[in-house]
Amino acid sequence: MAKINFGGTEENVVTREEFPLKKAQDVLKEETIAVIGYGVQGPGQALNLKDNGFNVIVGQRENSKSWDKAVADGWKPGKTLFPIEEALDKGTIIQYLLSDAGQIAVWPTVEKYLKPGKALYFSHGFGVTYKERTGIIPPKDVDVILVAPKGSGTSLRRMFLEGRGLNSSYAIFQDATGKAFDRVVALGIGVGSGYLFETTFQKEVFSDLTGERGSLMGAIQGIFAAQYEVLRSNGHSPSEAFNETVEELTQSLMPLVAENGMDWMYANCSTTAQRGALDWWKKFRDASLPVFKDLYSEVAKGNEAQRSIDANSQSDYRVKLEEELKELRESEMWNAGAAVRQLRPENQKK
Ligand SMILES: NC(=O)C1=CN([C@@H]2O[C@H](COP(=O)(O)OP(=O)(O)OC[C@H]3O[C@@H](n4cnc5c(N)ncnc54)[C@H](O)[C@@H]3O)[C@@H](O)[C@H]2O)C=CC1
Ligand SMILES: CC(=O)[C@](C)(O)C(=O)O
Ligand SMILES: [Mg+2]
Ligand SMILES: [Mg+2]
Repeated sequence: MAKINFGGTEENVVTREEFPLKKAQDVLKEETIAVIGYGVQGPGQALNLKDNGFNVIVGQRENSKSWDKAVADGWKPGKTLFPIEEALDKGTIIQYLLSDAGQIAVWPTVEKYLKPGKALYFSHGFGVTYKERTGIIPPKDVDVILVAPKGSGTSLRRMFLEGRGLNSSYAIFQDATGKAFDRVVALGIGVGSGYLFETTFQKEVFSDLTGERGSLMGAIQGIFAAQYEVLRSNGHSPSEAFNETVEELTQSLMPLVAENGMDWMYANCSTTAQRGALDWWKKFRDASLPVFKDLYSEVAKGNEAQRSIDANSQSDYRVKLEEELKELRESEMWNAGAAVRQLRPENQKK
């Protein structure tokens, strides 16, 4: 394990150099990895593991869209694709990748198949951390481990196919066999992680719920919407408002941030822009800080987890989510966005 200095703090990380794929294959050569659930993370992790040469099977509800998707992706019913119970029975490592609410419903079934020495793997600290709300309390004689890719399962797969890797965190909640570390790191490398950084189940879920509600998804849409509204109410066209709020950010400026940091992006903009951005970012920080504090506290109290359990345990949760996504899609800003995307030269040539 390497100690890497992240801005002054030393942290444990595992890279592909020190834990090569060959070693991961060796650690897991006797194991059957059962990926339970084939939604977003399921396909990304299962396909990457398979292409990396591991012994993987998929467990999914029959007669479901996800079952059909698994078949379309090349999983063979009765050979590498099974109903959930059968896969749970065959797996020595259970990768529990149902939705977080789905994990609560299916837990009594999973529990039955957690024979001593097996490993129970999560990609989120949710179920175990909020155990009073989820009822997910693993038996003492199994390893309980986590690899949480820091991004969508869709990106995990795409980046793997491009020869890149999405970073993941890893954690050990319970080491019953003495092999938990090797197992978790081997799985992390196997699913296609770029590098792995150490965390705990609780830290993972608190930071993840904050991030997705905050700057990764919730806050970013909030800031976009506010700026777009101000531009529109001052007479700017949708085209101008969208370009100046979203398109320029995703197409021109964020790739520069990804490449070499914020100061690099700033340095590649005009000195006029630099002066203004350097003055204004602190005002935005100060304005949003109380909201972020409130958000973290709601997460830590478990209120955010409860809200998501309550909403996503309803039988029509998908329909309801889709209705709200549709509202977003059909807002003027994102309708303008669709037109802007269409006009990108790469989308013009047929
Ligand atoms: N979506 C993502 O890219 C990421 C997800 N995660 C975590 O990975 C885990 C899996 O998440 P997703 O792939 O987003 O899940 P998802 O929402 O796509 O659902 C996965 C599967 O669960 C099944 N399912 C849901 N409720 C069920 C029930 N009651 N009985 C049986 N099957 C049921 C669905 O059919 C689906 O195939 C979660 O813990 C999530 O927090 C972590 C990082 C990113
Ligand atoms: C993609 C990811 O890591 C998220 C946003 O935390 C999630 O999908 O839960
Ligand atoms: Mg998340
Ligand atoms: Mg996440």
